[in-house]
Amino acid sequence: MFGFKSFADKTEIEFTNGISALLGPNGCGKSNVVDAIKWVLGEQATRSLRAEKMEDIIFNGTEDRKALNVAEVTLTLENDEDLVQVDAPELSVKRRLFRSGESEYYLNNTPVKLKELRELFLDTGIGKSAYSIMEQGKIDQILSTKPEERRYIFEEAASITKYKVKGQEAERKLRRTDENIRQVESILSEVKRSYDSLEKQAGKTEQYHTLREQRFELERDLNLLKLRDYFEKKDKKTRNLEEVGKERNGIKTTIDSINEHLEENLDQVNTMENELNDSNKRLYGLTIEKSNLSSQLSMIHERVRELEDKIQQDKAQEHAINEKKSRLEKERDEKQKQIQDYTKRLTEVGENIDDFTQSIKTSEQRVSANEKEEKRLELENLDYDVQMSNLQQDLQHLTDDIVHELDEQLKKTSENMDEQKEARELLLESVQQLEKLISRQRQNYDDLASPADQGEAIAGILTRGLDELSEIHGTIAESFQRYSDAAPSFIEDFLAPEGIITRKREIDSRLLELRNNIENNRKLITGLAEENRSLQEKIREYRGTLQELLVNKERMKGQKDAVQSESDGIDQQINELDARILENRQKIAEDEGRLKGLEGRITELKKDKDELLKQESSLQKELQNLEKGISSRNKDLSKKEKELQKHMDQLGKVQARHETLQIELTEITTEMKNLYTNFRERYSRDLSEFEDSIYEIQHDTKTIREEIASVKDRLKSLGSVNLMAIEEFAEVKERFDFLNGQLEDLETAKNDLQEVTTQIRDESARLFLETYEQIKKNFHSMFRRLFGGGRGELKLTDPENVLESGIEIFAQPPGKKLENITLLSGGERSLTAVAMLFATYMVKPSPFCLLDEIDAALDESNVGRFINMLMEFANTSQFIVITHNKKTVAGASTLLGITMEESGVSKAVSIRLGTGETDETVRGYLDR
Ligand SMILES: Nc1ncnc2c1ncn2[C@@H]1O[C@H](COP(=O)(O)OP(=O)(O)OP(=O)(O)O)[C@@H](O)[C@H]1O
Repeated sequence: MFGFKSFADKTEIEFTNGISALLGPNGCGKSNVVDAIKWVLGEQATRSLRAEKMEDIIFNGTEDRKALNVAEVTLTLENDEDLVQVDAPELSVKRRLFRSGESEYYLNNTPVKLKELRELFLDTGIGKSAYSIMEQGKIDQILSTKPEERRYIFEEAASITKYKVKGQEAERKLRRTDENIRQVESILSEVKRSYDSLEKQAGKTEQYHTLREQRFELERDLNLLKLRDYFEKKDKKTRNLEEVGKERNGIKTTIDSINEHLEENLDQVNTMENELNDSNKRLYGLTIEKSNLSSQLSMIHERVRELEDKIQQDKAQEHAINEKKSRLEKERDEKQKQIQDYTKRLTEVGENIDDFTQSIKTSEQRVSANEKEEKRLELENLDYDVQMSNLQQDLQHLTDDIVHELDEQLKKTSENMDEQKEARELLLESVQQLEKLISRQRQNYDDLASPADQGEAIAGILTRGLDELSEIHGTIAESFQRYSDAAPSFIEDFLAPEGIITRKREIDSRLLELRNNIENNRKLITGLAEENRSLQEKIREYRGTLQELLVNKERMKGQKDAVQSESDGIDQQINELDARILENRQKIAEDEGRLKGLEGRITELKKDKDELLKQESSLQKELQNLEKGISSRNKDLSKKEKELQKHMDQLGKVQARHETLQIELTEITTEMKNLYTNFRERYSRDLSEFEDSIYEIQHDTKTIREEIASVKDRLKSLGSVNLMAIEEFAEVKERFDFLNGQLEDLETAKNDLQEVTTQIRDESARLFLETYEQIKKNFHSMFRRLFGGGRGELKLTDPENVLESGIEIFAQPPGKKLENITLLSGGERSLTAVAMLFATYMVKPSPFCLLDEIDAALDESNVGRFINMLMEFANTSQFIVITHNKKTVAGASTLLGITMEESGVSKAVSIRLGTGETDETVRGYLDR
């Protein structure tokens, strides 16, 4: 197994002979082994495999393992006793299923179909529905309330499953054959209808074809008779034509000889006539040339006259022109004088204009200079205004400052008065002290007798006096400082050159100066404006005069130009007259040249004319000679022509006869051709095919026509004919014959099948009865052995109809009434089923048998009996028992443990019983 249900890994289990017990805890995968065997043998019912859909049998993973995509089970069986009819010692059946749904079966590694596999195991006791696999569910099936459902065990044991399958197949075939026969019969009856109708139509069509053939032959003969007629006519005409041809050739020969003679003479006459023609042409040419010369001469004379007239006219014209020219020259001189006058006047006016223009320009320059000066003065005044307003502002500030300073100084001065007073008093006091000191010092000095004797005392007095003096001096200096500090000095400050009052005075004088400036400027501006006004007035006047002068000048210019253009016009006319005089003179010279040329030409032409006159007289002589020769030859020719005409008339008649005959022959040929063509078109055959029999036709045209009419009547009386009827009938007939053949084959097959079915049924019934009787006997004894007494009975529900009859089981455990199995206990039911199983085994043991927990419901003593029985059969069959019962396990020769060491994944462990050690292992295992 690989990937089958919980057997994720590849697992191989070898079942030894005798009884093998499959052990293991709940859910470890024991029943999966049974499922695997059922599955590999072709089980299709997912319910029976305990799955919802077939895919569920593939290992679908655990917490630690991924699901697999394929499940595979191989069952290997010995084939020693020719279990199945395969020439091999071993039989290996393999089934594989992919998650995608693909399924494969192999027999000894060769792909096989499921049907082949099933057929192989029929009647071997192995198979999905046989008795080799006994599960709890199967027991229920054996003991089911429906007696018909148990039949399969008996049939398998009686080896009639195969027959049954064959019988079923034969019956299926029979039903199919019946169905086919019915279908063929219905088609046949339909085909028969068209068969009959087409058969009739085909007869009529054949008759139609015969008549058409007859008509064709008659019409063909009619055509052949016509053809014969044409052939005869054609021969006759051909002969006539030959004769007329000969006659025509004779006449033609005579005509040819006359023609030859005529041609010779005619050639001579022609040559002479040609010569005559040439001479005539030349003469004619000379006449034309002569007349040309005459007309040329008269034309030249005419031209000479014309030229002489023209020269005369031109000369007269020149004289007139010269007169007109001298008139014009006079007129032009007058105009020139006028022009000079105008030029002089124009120069004077121009000078006036220049003077005025200059005056206007000078005045304008002066006006603009004045305006500029006005502007400058105004700007200067503006600047003065600005300066004034700034100074007035400064003056305002200064006045404010003076008032403020004065306030301050006055305030300070009042404070200093006390200080001053104090300082003056101190000063007075010091002065008084000084006065005192001076008087004391004077006293001291007066008091001294001799200053030389009292030097030291004087020095002392002097020193002391000096000290007092310096002390008083310090006091006076200090007092004076205090006094002078307290004295008001701001007036001086105000009046100092950099003082505030000085500055005010400066501003005032500056303001006055500015005002004067502005006033002066204003006066100047007024003067300038006044001057400009008088200048403008003058300019206006100048301009008026200038305008007039300009107009005058223009008018004068116009007049001068007019006179000039008149004078130019006269010049132009004089020039033109000069040109005309020149042109006239040229013309006269040219005409005179031409006149000379023409006179030369007249001399030449007169010479040519004389030459022509000479040629003309010699040609006229030549012509007279030729005309004489021609008239003598022409007389001979007309005689011969008359002779020729006679023969030509004869030839015409013979030729006409010849042509008529040819036309007649062509007509006959055309008609024959038409006859062939019409025949081909009408009958699609060639009339020439039948020409060989043209002289074998016995009947005349009239008889043939009558026969054709009668055939036509008969064709008409046939009415409408299905032309395809013969082919259609052949087709239908083929189909009809084929279907008839098939029907016969089907009926033979049906008979054969019926016979086979009867044989199978008979044979099956015989075999079934035989086996049934044996199993019935065995069941009774097995029942007694398993139950330790009692009675077990089997009964056919319909003994008359053995092959459909159900089988009823009656069981009477020891000491109980014979009763229907539905009333038995679970254990009793298991035992009864086991009895049935063994009863069957006695008749036909299957090579192996799987028993899945069928001992579950049995008590200790019954398990014992069950085991004993199993051991008995273990010689003939291999038993694999799934059980939880220790007694059953003890009866087995091999123990097969299924574990789930890895959760969710089953694993097989095999333990063969025999040595004590192994027993220990088993015991340990069982204890676990
Ligand atoms: N497709 C599958 N993939 C993996 N595990 C599966 C699959 N199908 C069934 N199983 C597992 O197989 C186990 C059932 O095994 P089985 O019925 O053979 O047990 P058992 O040994 O006969 O148990 P018990 O003694 O109870 O009858 C369940 O645990 C189930 O999950």
